Amino acid sequence: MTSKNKINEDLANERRKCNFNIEEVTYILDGGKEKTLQRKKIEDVALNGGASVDDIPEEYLSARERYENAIRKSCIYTNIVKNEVLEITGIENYGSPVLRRTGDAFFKDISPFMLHLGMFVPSIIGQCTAEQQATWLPRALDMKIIGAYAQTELGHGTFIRGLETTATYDPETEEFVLHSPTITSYKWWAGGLGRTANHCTVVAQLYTQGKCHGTHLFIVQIRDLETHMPLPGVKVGEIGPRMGFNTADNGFLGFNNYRIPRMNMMMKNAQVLKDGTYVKAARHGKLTYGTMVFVRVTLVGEASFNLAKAVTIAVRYSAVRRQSELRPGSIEPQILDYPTQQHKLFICIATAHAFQLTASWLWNTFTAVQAEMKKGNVDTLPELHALSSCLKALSTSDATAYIEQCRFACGGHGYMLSSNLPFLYAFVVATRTYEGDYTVLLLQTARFLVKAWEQAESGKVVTPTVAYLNRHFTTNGKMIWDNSPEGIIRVFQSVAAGKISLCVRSIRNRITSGMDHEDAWLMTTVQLVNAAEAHCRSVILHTYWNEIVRLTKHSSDNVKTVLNQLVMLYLTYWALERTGDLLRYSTISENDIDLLQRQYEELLVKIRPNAVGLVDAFDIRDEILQSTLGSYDGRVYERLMEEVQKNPLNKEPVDPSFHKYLKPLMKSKI
Ligand SMILES: CCCCCCCC/C=C\CCCCCCCCCCCCC/C=C/C(=O)SCCNC(=O)CCNC(=O)[C@H](O)C(C)(C)COP(=O)(O)OP(=O)(O)OC[C@H]1O[C@@H](n2cnc3c(N)ncnc32)[C@H](O)[C@@H]1OP(=O)(O)O
Ligand SMILES: Cc1cc2nc3c(=O)[nH]c(=O)nc-3n(C[C@H](O)[C@H](O)[C@H](O)COP(=O)(O)OP(=O)(O)OC[C@H]3O[C@@H](n4cnc5c(N)ncnc54)[C@H](O)[C@@H]3O)c2cc1C
Repeated sequence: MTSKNKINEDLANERRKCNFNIEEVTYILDGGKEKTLQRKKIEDVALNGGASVDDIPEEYLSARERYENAIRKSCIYTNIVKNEVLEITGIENYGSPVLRRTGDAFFKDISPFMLHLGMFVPSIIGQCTAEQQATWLPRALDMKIIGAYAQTELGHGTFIRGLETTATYDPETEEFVLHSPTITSYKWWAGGLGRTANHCTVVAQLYTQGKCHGTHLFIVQIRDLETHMPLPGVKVGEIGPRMGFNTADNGFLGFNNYRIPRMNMMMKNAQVLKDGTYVKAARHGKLTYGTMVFVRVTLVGEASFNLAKAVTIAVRYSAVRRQSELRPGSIEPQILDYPTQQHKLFICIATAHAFQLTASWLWNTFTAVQAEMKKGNVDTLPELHALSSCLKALSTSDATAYIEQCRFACGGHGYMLSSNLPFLYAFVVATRTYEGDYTVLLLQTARFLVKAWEQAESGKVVTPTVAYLNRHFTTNGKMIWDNSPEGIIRVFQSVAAGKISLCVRSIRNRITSGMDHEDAWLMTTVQLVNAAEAHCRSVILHTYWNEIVRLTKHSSDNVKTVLNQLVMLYLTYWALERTGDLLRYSTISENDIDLLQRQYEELLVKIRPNAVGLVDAFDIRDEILQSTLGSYDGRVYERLMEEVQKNPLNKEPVDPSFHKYLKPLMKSKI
């Protein structure tokens, strides 16, 4: 519980109805009791001072005030983390998602330090040699230098090979010369770059001994550490107002023959020797893309967390809000009692669980692949790239859609910035684009799937996440429909296999009829995106189900029941969403679909009494939710009224514009 206020009676009733142990579910979602306790300890220390409270809500501030306020709060939070939190938890918790999430109590939008912590520091860890790390990492961790990640340019974001910034090695001075040869080569978008960062990771085309070796990463100082003035040869600034991310000072950056020392090239995967000789670590061509893979992996958890916030707000509000009447003269029902409202919201709870458990599983896969790569084995990297690409794409896309659904579920009040739902939406919708656009990433996964299909076709055993392709070649006809969780998952895997198979057939047919491979691929990309989406859906369904079975083995009966109801809701929801595919690739009948629909509606009824308990189990503190509609105590109307008092427009009874404009207009004659 995070509020000392009297609890709204409807919410209190909901909590009395809840029949499972909420803490047990929190432990499962956090990854164990120890982790929950650690998280709570961090939150207690970091939020003790109530530093999040702004006298004037940040949405009323001008662009400059907002930025300054965000820097002020970032410094407060950084000091708390440095001096208090890490003292208790140890430096190894520096990059923990708990710290990132606790930070949300300080910002409705985003901290200008986010990219320093989310990409600059990870790029040093992932792309620098041990010697380089010793130079840069302590300073970056201690915030002695503040960095950004400047990869995207005005002209290119997706196509990294098309970036135009050049880094040309000069053996005479043992320096790289950074240059922006065109307008389109200007770096564009990097968070924290515009006003905050004094350093950044720059991705540039490396030239040495007259030859281009493709994109590489460099650490570049862009501002003086004392005066914060841009250094000579550097042009830097803020790109302007955006849909969200308005406190992240996304920036532009150009170089005019700007020199940096040779050792500022991040040299873990390739080196330029003093004489200019290029030496490539011959392991995998795409290791310089590693920071993006890391962030894609973390974004699945981000999608879950932000959706959990949105649905916590929407479910609590729906328990407090009463509207309409079911029968003439009867008491107005809580809107949560409408099955259509449950249909909007319970899938959001289930999806947040699905993504959280998938995120943990993906993180474990990521660390296992990292460990293999340390030993020199890069064989598992393509599968990780395919998985992280499609899971990033789908989780951010679904989270975006469901956060908007949560906002719709809150009616007019959901449109208020003070509900926090518009901020959440604006923040999460960007995740569908950045770190790899949705379509582009699914097409990366599709490349992997087509290759896996060809391997399975030739009788080779393929990796576990596509093992269903081996089954595809040993079974004849449509998959037998079976309403069990395992049965539904098998059918979804058959849908994926069928769609990949169709893609392969289309590509081959097009090639047979005279197209070259590139055009045949291009013409098939609509289907390929669809196939990759189906594959990813099957991975999420499979992982969610497996993890729930594994994690609830020793749970109490009621926890087992409610978590099973949620995972069944998820499976049934997606089966109903995809009836066209199921009819095409399985033996499902119309009668089976009717049964599924009934099963889905019965699940809504079963989950209803535990809905508030389920969102309480996300255990997101009021300070982090920052919502007038979603607080633990349910004082929705009181909070909306309190917010009105903070509105600067209400400071004076008559606005000066009345005398300046309105009155003259009213007095003027037609
Ligand atoms: C003490 C102080 C304390 C402070 C306290 C504060 C507390 C805070 C605490 C903690 C903080 C923690 C922070 C956590 C943060 C979590 C949130 C993070 C938010 C971050 C916000 C990010 C904002 C946005 C950033 C960005 O967007 S950066 C730019 C990203 N850009 C992209 O993603 C570009 C997308 N494009 C591509 O990835 C590629 O160009 C491509 C589309 C993949 C194509 O590349 P190309 O080279 O052309 O390859 P292809 O020819 O298509 O393929 C060739 C081949 O390569 C394979 N491939 C491709 N990519 C990869 C890869 N990455 N890995 C492996 N393999 C790859 C591909 O599959 C092909 O293989 P085959 O030939 O075999 O098929
Ligand atoms: C809020 C925000 C923060 C960001 N922060 C950073 C940052 O810190 N550092 C940084 O370097 N960058 C950052 N970016 C940039 C981001 O990484 C790029 O915007 C993103 O990778 C998409 O690239 P693009 O803008 O070039 O889109 P484009 O590639 O131009 O995409 C436009 C459209 O074309 C389609 N398309 C493009 N290529 C293909 C293809 N091959 N096949 C099919 N369709 C295609 C896309 O699907 C999309 O529909 C940020 C962006 C945003 C919005």
